[in-house]
Amino acid sequence: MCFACSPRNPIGLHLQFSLEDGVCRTTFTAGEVHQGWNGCMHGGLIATLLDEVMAQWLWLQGIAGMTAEMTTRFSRPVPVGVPLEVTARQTGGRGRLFELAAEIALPDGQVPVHARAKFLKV
Ligand SMILES: CCCCCCCCCCCCCC(=O)SCCNC(=O)CCNC(=O)[C@H](O)C(C)(C)COP(=O)(O)OP(=O)(O)OC[C@H]1O[C@@H](n2cnc3c(N)ncnc32)[C@H](O)[C@@H]1OP(=O)(O)O
Repeated sequence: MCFACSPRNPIGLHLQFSLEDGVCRTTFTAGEVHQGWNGCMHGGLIATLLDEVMAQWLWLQGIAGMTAEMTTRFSRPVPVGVPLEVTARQTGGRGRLFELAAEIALPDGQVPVHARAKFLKV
């Protein structure tokens, strides 16, 4: 029962994903229960959104991949209570290794956080 995407996980994020033109996409609005400190989303949960959208870029194409490496750049705090657009795309790879990038965009287009990761097909 995936914490990020299972509709049955009672404490999960219940994310839903689409894949179009090589971009995987989801939206999420953090609430008070997702805060790290007042008004700002917890960094671990931000990383969860980014990790999952990249994993789903693979999964929606029938590829089961696990995160082997991930770096996250937290440039600005992510506010709670606003709809976030989370996207991922492929940047490279060879064989079982997939290199992906993901970002979170605010409604005004600012990108407070982005990530790069390597996934291995399992
Ligand atoms: C069983 C479960 C089913 C899962 C379904 C998934 C559904 C989706 C779930 C999504 C959930 C959301 C996502 C999550 O949160 S996934 C949860 C977080 N991630 C994990 O728990 C992963 C833990 N790690 C592992 O299980 C293994 O290490 C994996 C599976 C990743 C690889 O172990 P495996 O034994 O398979 O491979 P290998 O070690 O022989 O390496 C093979 C080759 O790759 C090269 N290499 C390795 N790492 C790196 C690197 N960082 N940069 C560059 N290269 C790298 C390596 O040098 C070698 O190259 P070569 O020597 O052949 O040239």
